[in-house]
Amino acid sequence: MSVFTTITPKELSAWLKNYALGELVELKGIAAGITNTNYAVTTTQGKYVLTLFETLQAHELPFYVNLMAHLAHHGIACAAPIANQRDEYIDTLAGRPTVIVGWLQGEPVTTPTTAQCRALGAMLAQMHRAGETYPGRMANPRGPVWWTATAAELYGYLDEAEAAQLRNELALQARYRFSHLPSGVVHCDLFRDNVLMHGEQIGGFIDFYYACNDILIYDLAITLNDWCAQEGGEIDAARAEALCAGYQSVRPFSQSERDAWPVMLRAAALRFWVSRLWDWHKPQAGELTFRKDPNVFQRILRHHATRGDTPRWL
Ligand SMILES: Nc1ncnc2c1ncn2[C@@H]1O[C@H](COP(=O)(O)OP(=O)(O)O)[C@@H](O)[C@H]1O
Ligand SMILES: N[C@@H](CCOP(=O)(O)O)C(=O)O
Repeated sequence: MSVFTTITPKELSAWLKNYALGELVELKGIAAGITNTNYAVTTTQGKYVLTLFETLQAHELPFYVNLMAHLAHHGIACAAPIANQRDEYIDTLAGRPTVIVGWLQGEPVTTPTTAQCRALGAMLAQMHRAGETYPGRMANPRGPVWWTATAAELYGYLDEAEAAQLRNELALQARYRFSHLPSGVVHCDLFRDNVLMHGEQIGGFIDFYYACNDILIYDLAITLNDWCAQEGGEIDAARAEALCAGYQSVRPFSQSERDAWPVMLRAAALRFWVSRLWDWHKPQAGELTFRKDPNVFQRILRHHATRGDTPRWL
């Protein structure tokens, strides 16, 4: 359940006077999500999502919130923040930094179709294009420095085979430098639960709180590993081809990107294998029920490793 901070209709009605959104009609907690408190808010003017941030502080939010506003302004399907009467996107409610965004149509899908993958690829590439004019900068907090340091603390919890695989993947990544590849603003967590699908259309991207500046095709690799993987870690070729074709219909890969692609798919899987191993073996207090299975990414990595260096699905 994801209402950690309770808001009453009376409190919200008073707070909404800071906005030009009409009068409150309905306030409903949203059960999905694991980090923040989310409410569906209906007013006499429309429907919105109210997010009260439970861990991020107000001073940490501008990069993400301004990015969402920038992308929405450029036609990208994503949650668009709404400014208050002081022309600020970030306000305070119940002592929490709070943002209200427009309601997006659609729901996350579990088993995407190829048409949905194609639409997703195209929207992701459009997002990368639109990000070119975004002035904010954010280093990736989950990059190679992080995964190397985190892995070092995990070996004691792993069996021999896992430890050997992890060492091998880290050594592989350490042999490559990707600073020559096109980089820009990336979502970096575009899993199925962070995309609302409205039939075959993208309802919108949500949850931009891992967004940062990094290599563009790394973002596509993260997306592919979640949207196209099957139970055993094999990648569904039809979905992967559709995703990559959609992406390349807007932003074709350069030769350097094609060359880097197989290793990038492994980097993207490694990042989430390490974060899930960490959450599994060293959960924070209160997070026990939200642990996600790290083995999914171990299997995906194994699958990529057996497929060698040929660029696939492009
Ligand atoms: N702009 C939006 N429009 C419609 N539904 C949304 C929107 N933003 C979030 N949601 C709903 O709220 C849920 C939780 O949002 P999410 O950002 O994943 O929360 P958390 O930050 O807690 O992980 C989503 O699964 C989705 O159903
Ligand atoms: N999509 C990731 C989880 C990243 O978000 P977090 O807030 O749960 O750390 C995954 O599925 O591992």
